[in-house]
Amino acid sequence: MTPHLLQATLDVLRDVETAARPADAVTSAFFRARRDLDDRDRGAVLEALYTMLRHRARLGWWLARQNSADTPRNRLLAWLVLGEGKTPNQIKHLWDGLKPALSAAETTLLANLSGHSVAHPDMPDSKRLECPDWALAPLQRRFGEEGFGAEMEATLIPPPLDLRVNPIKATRDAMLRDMTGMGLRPQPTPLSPHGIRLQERLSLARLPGLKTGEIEIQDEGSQLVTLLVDAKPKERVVDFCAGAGGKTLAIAAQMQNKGYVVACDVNETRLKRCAERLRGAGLHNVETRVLSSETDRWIKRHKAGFDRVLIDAPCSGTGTWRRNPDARWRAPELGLEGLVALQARILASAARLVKPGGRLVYATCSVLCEENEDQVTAFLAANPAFHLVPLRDAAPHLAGVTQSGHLCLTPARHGTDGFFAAILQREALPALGMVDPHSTV
Ligand SMILES: C[S@@+](CC[C@H](N)C(=O)[O-])C[C@H]1O[C@@H](n2cnc3c(N)ncnc32)[C@H](O)[C@@H]1O
Repeated sequence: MTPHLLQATLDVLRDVETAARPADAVTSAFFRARRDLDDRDRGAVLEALYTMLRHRARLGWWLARQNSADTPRNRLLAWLVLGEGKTPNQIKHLWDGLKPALSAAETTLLANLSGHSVAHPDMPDSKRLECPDWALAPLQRRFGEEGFGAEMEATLIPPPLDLRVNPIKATRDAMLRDMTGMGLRPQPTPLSPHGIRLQERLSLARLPGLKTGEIEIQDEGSQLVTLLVDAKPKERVVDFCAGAGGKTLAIAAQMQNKGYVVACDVNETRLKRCAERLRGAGLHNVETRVLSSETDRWIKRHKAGFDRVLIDAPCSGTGTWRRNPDARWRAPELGLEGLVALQARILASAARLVKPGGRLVYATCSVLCEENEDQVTAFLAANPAFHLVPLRDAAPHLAGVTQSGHLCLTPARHGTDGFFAAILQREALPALGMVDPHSTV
């Protein structure tokens, strides 16, 4: 890495640290302002940034041991020694010309760290596995002692790039051929029939079909959730927490651009982005609707009006940590308890939209029981008109993938982001004219 790129890495690391936004949003803004960096430079800076984000707790542990402040600058210095194995002299050379120059304290830090690597036997598991305090107990509850280590380690491995082919505009075979023709090594995803997996790191601008709406970036786990909605062409569907439309696009395409989808969210900016993406994907069976809250009056006016309702609930995002390594260090704003309460309110309210015989799919990109199984159990106890449709009945091809009645994906077990989905069906009304022979009425 050249001094110029080292400086850029430090600058972007500082931006990520100070912004209250996800790292991918911060890096996009950073590179828009840094036209001097070409594609290759950007790749190198991103690689270094994300590697350091994946080692944040471990680097912090080393800095605390040296009584050094856990700042982006110290973290970068520590990474160069512990992660890249550079000697203090090599780093001094690399730093030459960068401002401010290395201080005496920094030179001592480099000397003290020299000869060590990132791992250390005294490091507690929570640091070694990069687990934030707020999530430690719920994750151990979810995975048990052994599974916890394996799952946390899986969140530290950079994930492949998963894509979903838009069947309105392309076929998976044609896209696989195009990508192979470009010298890439695309693989069909093992579980989703629309997915393509790329292991290569590449600039997204190089990907055929992304700008033209033939493909979308979407983790295979997310694709499977949309398939569980099982929306048919003439049906009426609500995507209750549609956000920027990742799942709306897949559902609307599954419906072959027919039927009627309402994409709702309380966030207007995200819904605008959803509308733009729908246009780009050639989909016109969707209406977007901004809700004032999960109990917006629109819900009462449309109660029992939909065949399918998807709730892709706001959640802790613990399933996405391998993709967003910075996310684990932002505890849920509402706290886990507050988040669980919000999810319960959304479930109770959105369930009213489901018509008799229709289905509600409750999904999160969390792996925590509190947000998933516990939430569904509480909902079913309070709503006897709904029952769980076991995964083996709804999607027999996925039954071997996950042992429970729900879809429950994790990075270590399935090679996807962590996702949960439960299918809840509302009882159908008794057919007209059906008389109970035992009734005395
Ligand atoms: C997991 S994200 C949705 C991601 C989106 N479905 C996708 O696949 O791209 C959860 C969404 O829930 C929305 N949300 C938060 N609180 C809500 C509420 N009270 N009612 C409806 N949506 C809400 C957030 O704005 C956010 O867009």
